[in-house]
Amino acid sequence: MIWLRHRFLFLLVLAGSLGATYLLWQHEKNSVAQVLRATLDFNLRETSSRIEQRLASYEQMLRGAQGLYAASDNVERRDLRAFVESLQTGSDFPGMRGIGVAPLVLLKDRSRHISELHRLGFPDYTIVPEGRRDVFAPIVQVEPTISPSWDAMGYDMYSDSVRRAAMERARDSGMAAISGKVSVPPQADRTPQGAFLMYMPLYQHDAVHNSPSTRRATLVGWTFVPLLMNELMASLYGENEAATKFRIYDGVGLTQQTLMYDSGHDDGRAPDGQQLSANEYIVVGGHTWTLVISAQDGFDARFGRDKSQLIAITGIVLSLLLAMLTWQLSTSRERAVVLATEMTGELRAMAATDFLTGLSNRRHFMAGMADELARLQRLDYNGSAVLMLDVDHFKQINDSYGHAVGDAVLKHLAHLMQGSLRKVDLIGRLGGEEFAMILNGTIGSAAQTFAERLRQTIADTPLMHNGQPIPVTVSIGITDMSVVDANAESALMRADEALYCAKAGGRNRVEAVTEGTKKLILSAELRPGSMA
Ligand SMILES: Nc1nc2c(ncn2[C@@H]2O[C@H](COP(=O)(O)OP(=O)(O)OP(=O)(O)O)[C@@H](O)[C@H]2O)c(=O)[nH]1
Repeated sequence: MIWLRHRFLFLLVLAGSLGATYLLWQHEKNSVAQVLRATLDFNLRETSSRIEQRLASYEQMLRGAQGLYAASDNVERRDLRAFVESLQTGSDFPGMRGIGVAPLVLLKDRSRHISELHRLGFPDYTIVPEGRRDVFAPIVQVEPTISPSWDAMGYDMYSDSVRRAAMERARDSGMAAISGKVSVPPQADRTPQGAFLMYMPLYQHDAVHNSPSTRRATLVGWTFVPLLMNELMASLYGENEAATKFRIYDGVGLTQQTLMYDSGHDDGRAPDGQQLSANEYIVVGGHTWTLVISAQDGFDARFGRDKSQLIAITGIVLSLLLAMLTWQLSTSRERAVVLATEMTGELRAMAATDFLTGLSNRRHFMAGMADELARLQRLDYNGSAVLMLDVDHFKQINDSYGHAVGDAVLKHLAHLMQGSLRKVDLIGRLGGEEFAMILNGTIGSAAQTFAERLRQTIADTPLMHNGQPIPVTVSIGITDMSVVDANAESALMRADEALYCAKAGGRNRVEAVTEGTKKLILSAELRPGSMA
């Protein structure tokens, strides 16, 4: 039950600290995810803000061109060229393919328009694509002329629905308008990395155009800039490019057809929801783009300070240590009780044992003798014999061989005596070279025979010391202890009297005395003339 309680406490502490570790680990994971999310959002906002600023600068440029045409009703080709040259478009306007002009040409004015261009030095000029339409918006000039292969002269932008939508938006609003994804130049195949145009409407010189209807009535054409998304974005993209993938879609549909720009840094991770990404819609020139940023390999390591693994390992180790410490503390009381019990047992044994021979000491022997007498009195048995045994001339042994050998003799005798007794018998060392025994349930001649055999065994078994035998003899006094004895001491005194007789009788002998008659019974070794 106690150990169950300890185990429960151990498991409780372990589970509690592991639970706390899990919460910390989870919290760290969430914190890192929040930091990564915030970093990604920040990158996205910053990029979209840069795009808006860049497009605003193009819009500003077109406003300048618009102003050029508003200032005069007779702007010549060289005027636009001079204007564009004065802008010094270069690295400041990346992605731009020049500034162009497209007049509004009605069907009835088409021939006159073509003749005019022929007269201005473009003999091959015509409006493409061919076909009968009510309104045309052919490109008549792009400055600076960048490439002869880009033969956009005469291309009717009004014939393309994507361009036309932006042009009409610009016309009606009087503001800059951006087209959807187109090909630049117009004859090129549509490429996955798109291009777009920004239009600014041109109205009649000095005309009022403060409403959609007046704007439509006074429109004379458009000035525009074709823009390549790749080049535009290359100049905008920040330093986090390598760790993120950036895409721009035309409109809100995220398809390959609407993809305008792709940064191309793709680590191959599928957009399976595990990939961290963020979207933002921006409205530029009245047109919506969807910006998508997604984290790539290395983004976590670059921007996250993920200590969750360290927390997990440290937490588990500390949890185990704490649980083990709890176990140690909770079981220490039980272990102390066990230790105390063992020590008490040892002390008890020491208190009852003679340290030299390992036999019972006097006090313990006398207690055993008293118990035996009480048992006799209770059960009314015949009795038990009490023997007292003393080493003969032990002083001489000590004096001859030394005290250590004397001790060895005492141990030797204790061993011989123990070997002769039954388990039910008692033996003890009363002190010095004096021993006592109780032969349980054995009295009279049987006890005397035992004593005589013991005396003989001792006399026949010398202690071997350094290869030499040390002969040892003992004298034994014997008496019967019975219910008539008032106490154990009286029986022991009788045995002592018998021992005295054995000593006085010459030693190495057994003398017996019985209660009542006080008659001494001589041993087999009794010489003629002794007490009878
Ligand atoms: N080595 C050793 N000697 C002990 C011990 N206890 C008592 N003695 C010695 O035992 C001797 C007993 O001597 P005595 O009382 O004269 O008896 P004895 O020499 O045996 O002579 P008798 O008993 O008359 O035969 C003394 O010299 C004690 O010092 C012990 O534990 N070890």
